[in-house]
Amino acid sequence: MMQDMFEFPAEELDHQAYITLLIHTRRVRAADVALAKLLCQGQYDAVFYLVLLLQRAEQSQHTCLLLAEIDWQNPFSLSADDMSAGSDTVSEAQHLPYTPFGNPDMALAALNSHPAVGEGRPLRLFAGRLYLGRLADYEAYLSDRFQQMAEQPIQQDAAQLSALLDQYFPLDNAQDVDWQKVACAMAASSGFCVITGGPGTGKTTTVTKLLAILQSLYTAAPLSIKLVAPTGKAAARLSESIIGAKGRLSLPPELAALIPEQAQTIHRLLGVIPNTNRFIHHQQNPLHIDLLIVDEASMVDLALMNKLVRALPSHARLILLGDKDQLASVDTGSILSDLCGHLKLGTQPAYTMDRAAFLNQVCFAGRDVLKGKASRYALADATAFLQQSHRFKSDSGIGQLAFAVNNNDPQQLQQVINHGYSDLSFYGLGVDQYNALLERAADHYSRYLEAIQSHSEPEEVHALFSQYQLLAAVREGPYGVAELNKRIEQKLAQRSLVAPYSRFYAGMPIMITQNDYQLKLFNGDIGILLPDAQGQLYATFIDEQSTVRHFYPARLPSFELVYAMTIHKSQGSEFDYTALILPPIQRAGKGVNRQLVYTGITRAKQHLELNCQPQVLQLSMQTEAGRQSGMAHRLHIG
Ligand SMILES: Nc1ncnc2c1ncn2[C@@H]1O[C@H](COP(=O)(O)OP(=O)(O)OP(=O)(O)O)[C@@H](O)[C@H]1O
Repeated sequence: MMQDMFEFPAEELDHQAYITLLIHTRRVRAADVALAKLLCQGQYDAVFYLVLLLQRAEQSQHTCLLLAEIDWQNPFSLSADDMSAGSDTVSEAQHLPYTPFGNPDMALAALNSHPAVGEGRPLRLFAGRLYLGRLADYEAYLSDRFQQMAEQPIQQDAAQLSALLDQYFPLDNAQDVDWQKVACAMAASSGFCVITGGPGTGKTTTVTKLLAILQSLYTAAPLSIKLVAPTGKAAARLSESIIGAKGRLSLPPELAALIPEQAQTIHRLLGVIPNTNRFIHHQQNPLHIDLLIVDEASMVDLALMNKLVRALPSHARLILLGDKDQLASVDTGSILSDLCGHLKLGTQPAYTMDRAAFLNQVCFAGRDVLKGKASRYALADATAFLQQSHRFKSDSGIGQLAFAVNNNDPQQLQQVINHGYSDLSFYGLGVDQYNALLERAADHYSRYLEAIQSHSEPEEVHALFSQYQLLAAVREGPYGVAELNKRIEQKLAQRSLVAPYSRFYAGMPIMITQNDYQLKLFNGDIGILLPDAQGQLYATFIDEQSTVRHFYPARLPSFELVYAMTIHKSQGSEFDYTALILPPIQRAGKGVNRQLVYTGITRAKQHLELNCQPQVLQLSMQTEAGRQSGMAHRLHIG
């Protein structure tokens, strides 16, 4: 009876014609239509169109379709041009924009009574959100498991913990609250913890101190600890940072030996089964570990996080590290920003009364430093937010620029631009400036190419290459990676540094774009083609254990040139000198947003060169790349 309300009288809409229009205007794919038809048993009802919208949302990496966010007047965002393109097929009489279903309440009622929707069925409904079943399961599992882990009782001697915290974080009366100490106390006393913070806020330093404290607490039976990151580059960086932080702590050798230094990729930890998308470790064959630390957690998609967490034994603890403001994962989900999205710069997470009392006891000798409050967020007591950057001092333009962009503060942005910081350079996008950018790129790249010509070792060549990177916000057009790559290659050829006249050439830098589990080469891995003594070319890669690996070029999975790379692909990497190019205003679509530009800026360690129109920087800062999910709702953020 209810459902009848949502069927369209035949004279109102020619469904076939409408669907053809949606396919023709690339709003949906034929495969989306096939699935929607299957789930709705050939009925063109409201649910049919909602399934099309759901698949559109999933293709934009949303975990679900939030019914309240649908533009009910024009759900597929058809423009007048789109409609005229389809005027042969869609009758003029049909009003524009056409809405095939009424409003959120009607849609909800239709979904509630639909046979494809519900537990154990292909579609799920949760808190006004429509999901594909698989993604709803991942999200529900993770939110439950995070909560369970956070609530897991940890047996600990508070006095001993407090003494160790004071040893690693001596009380400094000049400082208000040492949030690194709080983060460490929290992670030491919890089965689950998220430590978020911008670049250089001390996430790795804090975790290294945490590991020293934990291993001191459990000397009788030291914890089995693993460090992972989503990409080889990020894992290599984590290893480097942990080694650096350990060195600065001057730990006794027996304690230092209990703190792992080598991080690995999540795929390596789980053990890829060649030619499948399955792993050796899973719920039935869990990992043998007590504590897992995941760095760059913002890059981990929902499916991979689900596989990782399922492979943890029931007693294991989990710590997620990352910058909540960076770009979300390439695939579906936005776990870190879902868990930390409520945290605002300049404020701190609100801990519950009991938790605040405990933290005051172990960190501040019982002084009433942290104020507790009633919280509806299940992970309130498991979240730490580090905000003070120790890498970027107050005279660093990179840090100031990152802060202004992240805070969407146009005044501060202007001040940064006017100030003239030595670690920042700004250029426009005029023809001469564009050409000068290419020349600068060629100057930088000439260093590693000259090293190849003088037969330097692969390690040195890779190190020189990775000092500089040109990052682009988009792929296509003159400001996109494809064109930039071609033009830089031409410049280098003009300087006789490369001879790009065949498919492979000495010095050619490549980035793998497809996982190859057999060769253990993964999306994002960077290689350089180098000749051996006989002149035979090999693609050389340096893995996260700093081992050089050689491959015959013909065996490589798909790859692309990488003189320029997209900001998306640069996540998890850092470069001494980063050049960033944003397209001009008429080409800066929805893709250029705050998270993207912030991620690009924060890849720079020593110098950032920004090539863009000032108004594009302002526009991107105002545009937020939100992803829809129900994770925060499941965790009851209220
Ligand atoms: N409390 C502190 N006081 C002084 N220096 C610190 C402190 N914490 C960290 N640092 C220094 O700041 C730098 C960055 O620290 P760390 O690598 O731990 O940050 P991070 O948040 O892990 O950085 P990223 O994730 O961006 O690599 C290091 O040189 C470290 O020694």
